[in-house]
Amino acid sequence: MIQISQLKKQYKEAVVLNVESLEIPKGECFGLVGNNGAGKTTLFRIILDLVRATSGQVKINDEDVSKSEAWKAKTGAYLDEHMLLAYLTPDEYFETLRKIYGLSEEDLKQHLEKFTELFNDEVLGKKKYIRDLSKGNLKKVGIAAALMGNPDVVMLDEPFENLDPSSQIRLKKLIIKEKENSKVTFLISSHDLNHVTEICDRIVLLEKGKVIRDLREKAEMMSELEAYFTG
Ligand SMILES: Nc1ncnc2c1ncn2[C@@H]1O[C@H](COP(=O)(O)OP(=O)(O)OP(=O)(O)O)[C@@H](O)[C@H]1O
Repeated sequence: MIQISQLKKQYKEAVVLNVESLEIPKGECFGLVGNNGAGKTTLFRIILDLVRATSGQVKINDEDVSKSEAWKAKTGAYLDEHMLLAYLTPDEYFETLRKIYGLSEEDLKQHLEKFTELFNDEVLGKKKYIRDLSKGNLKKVGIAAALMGNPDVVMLDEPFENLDPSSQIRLKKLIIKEKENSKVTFLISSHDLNHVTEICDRIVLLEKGKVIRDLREKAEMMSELEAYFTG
């Protein structure tokens, strides 16, 4: 599904990402962890062709993301609030996306119903602009938008950050359900080791731009990560 090879990103002398090879198969829930500045967001931004790599390539479904457009229709992402249209209400924003994705009103209704618990009656029908939402509610809008249009791949940068504990639990349930029902390939970066190990099938640990662990065994994930982060 996603193939990363010889990927390097350099700002002047500083190499901030250096990933030799990484394969993310279809349907995998791929977790990305690492300390501040490890390169998680840079990797996500390169995968989405928001930042150009210094060298190397990323392929989604065998297409180089920097050379083709087809992957975009099947890729959803929420990295930060710059991806939203702040001058719209959430309802207007979802309606705009509905038209872009060519979904019916019923499709949109069904999609948003999945988020009823997570939205907790604070997002839809409030006539409040996105720019005025709390950080947690902004994140909920972004995540719901990223999952619209039946994407094959969904990338979420720190999805649990700014969510209250109930919302974190609801989001976990939602991701697990979506993964099971739709076979979405999730790429999730997080500083929350508990959440990310609970929902992900695999955790990659970045340090100074390099992959230093690639953990696939649920039993060893938490202990390996705890040892690394406390050490
Ligand atoms: N435009 C830029 N110019 C120079 N350096 C940059 C630029 N963008 C990112 N960097 C550097 O690249 C490195 C990786 O940053 P990145 O944001 O990818 O890390 P991160 O793992 O997402 O960190 P965090 O956990 O703090 O969000 C950092 O040292 C950062 O300062």
